[in-house]
Amino acid sequence: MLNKSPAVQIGELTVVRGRTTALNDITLDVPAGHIVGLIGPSGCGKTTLMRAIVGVQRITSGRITVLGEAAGHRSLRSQIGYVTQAPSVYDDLSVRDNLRYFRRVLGAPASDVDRVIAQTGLGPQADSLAESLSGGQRSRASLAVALMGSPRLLVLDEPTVGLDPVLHNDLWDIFHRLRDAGMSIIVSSHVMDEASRCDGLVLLRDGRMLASGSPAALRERTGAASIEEAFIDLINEQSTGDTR
Ligand SMILES: Nc1ncnc2c1ncn2[C@@H]1O[C@H](COP(=O)(O)OP(=O)(O)OP(=O)(O)O)[C@@H](O)[C@H]1O
Repeated sequence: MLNKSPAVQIGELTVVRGRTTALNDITLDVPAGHIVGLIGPSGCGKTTLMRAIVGVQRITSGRITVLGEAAGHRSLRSQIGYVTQAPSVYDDLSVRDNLRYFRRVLGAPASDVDRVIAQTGLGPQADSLAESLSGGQRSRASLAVALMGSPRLLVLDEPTVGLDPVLHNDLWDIFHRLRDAGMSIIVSSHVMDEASRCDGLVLLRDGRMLASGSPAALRERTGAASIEEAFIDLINEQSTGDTR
């Protein structure tokens, strides 16, 4: 683990979108084989940071290296699985037919269809139309598409939004299994209780990185009992610093 180079290295990244500085001077490493959570309120820049890592966001300045290549390099296309907040499966196709379609588009092996169905526990729904899936099953179907071709890095934009606690748990079990199999995962959330399930956290606010580190280290640094409290302490720390 110690000799592994980081999955993602970001240096002094700034992204201006319209009149907003969506990301302001972000520097961070995402260790390989970890789940790193991007945590912060709506509009803090989580999606913009994920888009920049995936290589679909024009950046204003700074550097992003993903799996040893500059973000957006064509060799990365097959190595990154990206799940956006928008639905990514066709309602009028079954789960299996969706996966057959995407595996052709992505040039993945035919055996990937069964593999990703098993990895996401979608066996019982494999022949159901996507339109009949529940919210949790739909999230797993989007994840299944992203797992086609065995990517080394998964980028998941708020994958658990709207899911009840049981489905939420199921999805996190899948993320942990994928991580244990060696995958690097970046996952965004504005729900603090997800934070404790991550190996590393990046706390964002108004496009700035407030802090990063393991959940335990962040709690320790602030002396807070929960990540939510630590986040509030860090915001207060920053505000005090700003007015000094
Ligand atoms: N297409 C766009 N044009 C201009 N500004 C944008 C655009 N998309 C996002 N922004 C702005 O960039 C900032 C960061 O947005 P971003 O979508 O990255 O936040 P987020 O943390 O992912 O929010 P959410 O949790 O609501 O998805 C916000 O102030 C937003 O208004």
